[in-house]
Amino acid sequence: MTPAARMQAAIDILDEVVAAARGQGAAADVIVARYFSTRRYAGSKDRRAVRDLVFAGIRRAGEVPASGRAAMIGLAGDRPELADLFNGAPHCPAPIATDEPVALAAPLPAWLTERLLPVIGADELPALLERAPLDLRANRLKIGRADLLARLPEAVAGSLAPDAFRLPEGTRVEAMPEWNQGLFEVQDEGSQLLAEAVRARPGQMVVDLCAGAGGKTLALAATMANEGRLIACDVDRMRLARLAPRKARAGAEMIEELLLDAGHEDRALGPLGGQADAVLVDAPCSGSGTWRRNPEARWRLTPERLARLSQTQAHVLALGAALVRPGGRLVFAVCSLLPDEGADRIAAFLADNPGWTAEALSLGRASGAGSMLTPARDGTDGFFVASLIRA
Ligand SMILES: C[S@@+](CC[C@H](N)C(=O)[O-])C[C@H]1O[C@@H](n2cnc3c(N)ncnc32)[C@H](O)[C@@H]1O
Repeated sequence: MTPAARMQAAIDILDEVVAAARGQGAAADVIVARYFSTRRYAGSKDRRAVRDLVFAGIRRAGEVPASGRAAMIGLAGDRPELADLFNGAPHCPAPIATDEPVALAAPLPAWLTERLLPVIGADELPALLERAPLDLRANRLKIGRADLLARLPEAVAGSLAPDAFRLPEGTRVEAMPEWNQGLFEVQDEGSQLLAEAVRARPGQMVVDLCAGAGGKTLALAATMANEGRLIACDVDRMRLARLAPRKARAGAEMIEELLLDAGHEDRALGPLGGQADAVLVDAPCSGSGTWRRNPEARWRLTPERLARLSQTQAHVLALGAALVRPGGRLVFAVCSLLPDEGADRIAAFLADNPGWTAEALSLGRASGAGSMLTPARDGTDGFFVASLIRA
């Protein structure tokens, strides 16, 4: 493909990404993969170049652009060499007219900037969209970090979480024998810190209420040395089913899966009421802390969707609280920096539940009764986490 044909491909893909963002359709990654699955003539260099253009266009436009072309014309304004590609040749973009719509450059949609600025500085916004590093967690159940790093010359130890390390971007992790042997997991260092915040110990009874495919459950099993009871719950059968092969690979046999019936979670959770030493509620959220992985997600979020998520968060927080024994710990986490989903949620919980107190956490910086990690300051995805102790 010529550079101009790659630009046209990026415009076509972005048109689909924009339509998907408006209609809650597929993620940009999926759209890119689908586009190339029917265009076998495109080589790996073409695919990489087109993908880079698509994601540069997505990252640059804070608001949903009028079209893929408007996004790319905006990008060409910043990078003049791209403007020459609008040359009108066959299968290439038409020359740019003076009165065409141009996407404005901004990190985020205005309404989200307004909600975030009370909690993070404007200087931190661009990092929300920068490419995420490849962070991993040594699986203590099988190997210590130092021994694993001795086998991986390109790995660099993380500075925040005890088992964290980083590999060069683009490393094909799943082709590595160490991955197949379950010696490590791919996991953001911030996620690792959240699992550490649960302070799960061998022999305890711990519930991971919103376990999904078990990323944090596996980290909890490692801190518990596979001893005690660790129950991974979720209402999503497909996600929870993905935990079984992961736990087998990691050697985390202690994990029990418990599928919940949405709206009737009490049926399965009832017998566990008031018994857990610790409960992790890794609640469904906007994912605003992970926009660096899927930057078009910021175009999809609406105030209405955020309000619905806040309700779900209140619901799962109440479910989790009911499981904690007196003196036990409830850790609430979201991969979001929006106060609606973090500090405000916990303030509301503490106001409604006088028998609970927030415990200080030694990570990130304070945010209301909890703590916050950000890509700019901590090099992690963005997270809010609070640790609550039941009287
Ligand atoms: C942020 S994700 C969890 C990610 C997971 N903990 C990890 O580390 O990979 C939130 C999960 O909450 C689940 N969820 C939503 N409503 C729930 C409910 N009422 N009870 C339990 N889980 C729920 C979703 O299905 C989703 O898997």
